[in-house]
Amino acid sequence: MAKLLVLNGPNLNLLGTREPEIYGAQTLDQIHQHLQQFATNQGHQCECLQSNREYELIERIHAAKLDGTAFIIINPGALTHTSIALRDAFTGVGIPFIEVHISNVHARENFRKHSYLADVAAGVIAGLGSQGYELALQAAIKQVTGSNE
Ligand SMILES: O=C1C[C@@](O)(C(=O)O)C[C@@H](O)[C@@H]1O
Repeated sequence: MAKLLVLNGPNLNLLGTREPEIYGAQTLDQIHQHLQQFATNQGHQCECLQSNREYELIERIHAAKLDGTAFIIINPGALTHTSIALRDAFTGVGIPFIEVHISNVHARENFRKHSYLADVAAGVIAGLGSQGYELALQAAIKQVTGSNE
């Protein structure tokens, strides 16, 4: 059994009502429930956390080093484009992670094209809607266990 962690950053608690033409109609609760079911079905544990506070995400990443988390999936929201501190948290703990974006950040405003995390991530998924989280989880399970059943 692998311990997996899904983190969502600022404003992603608004999914479902936030610019649905860009971010879709699914709520974050629905996405989290689906991911937890997906992980459980394969015998793994998946914790999901959303926070609008940068420090809370950083503290959870630090704690992940101590609680045996094998892999992190993160949609950092706008912190993607601003947060050296989040990048340093990941390089500090050395836990592999995948960066997920619901929208195709490369087809939007210029300021969304740069990520402070992408070059230290195991991979990046953008533009595939909420399915991106599931694909990331599938890849994480494969990397951690060597199988995706
Ligand atoms: O909050 C978000 C959501 C986002 O990370 C996405 O999932 O497409 C893209 C970011 O640019 C934006 O600030």
